[in-house]
Amino acid sequence: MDKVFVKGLRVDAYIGVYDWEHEQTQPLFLDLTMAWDQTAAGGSDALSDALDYDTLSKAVVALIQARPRQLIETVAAEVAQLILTEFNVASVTVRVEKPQAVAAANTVGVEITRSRA
Ligand SMILES: Nc1nc2c(c(=O)[nH]1)N=C([C@H](O)[C@@H](O)CO)CN2
Repeated sequence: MDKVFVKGLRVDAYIGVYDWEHEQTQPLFLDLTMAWDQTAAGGSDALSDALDYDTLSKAVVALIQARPRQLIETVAAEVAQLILTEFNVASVTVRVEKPQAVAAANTVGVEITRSRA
């Protein structure tokens, strides 16, 4: 299956379980990979046939910044659900990295793959 992807999408968010994390934003970095048949867009050269990664990225940022969350698992699950339902995508992989979470690590994170029922 063809894919559309967004890599390293930065979202400054209130995210975490500890009190200090509720008082300041931290950066999250998202990689999004969507199954999307490119046949129509590749033939028509029309954005209306493509999965618009710009609109999708803005919707993901707005969702994450709409309210604080404790776990990056929740972010991943809600982002996957948004992409499946609002963008007519059959399958999506969402990776969420929280690089400031563990001082001794370059980054930590979660990755999930979800498909429309
Ligand atoms: N699996 C997870 N473990 C932890 C999370 C998380 O979101 N998922 N969050 C924290 C804290 O918020 C941490 O990031 C603060 O440094 C701890 N473990």
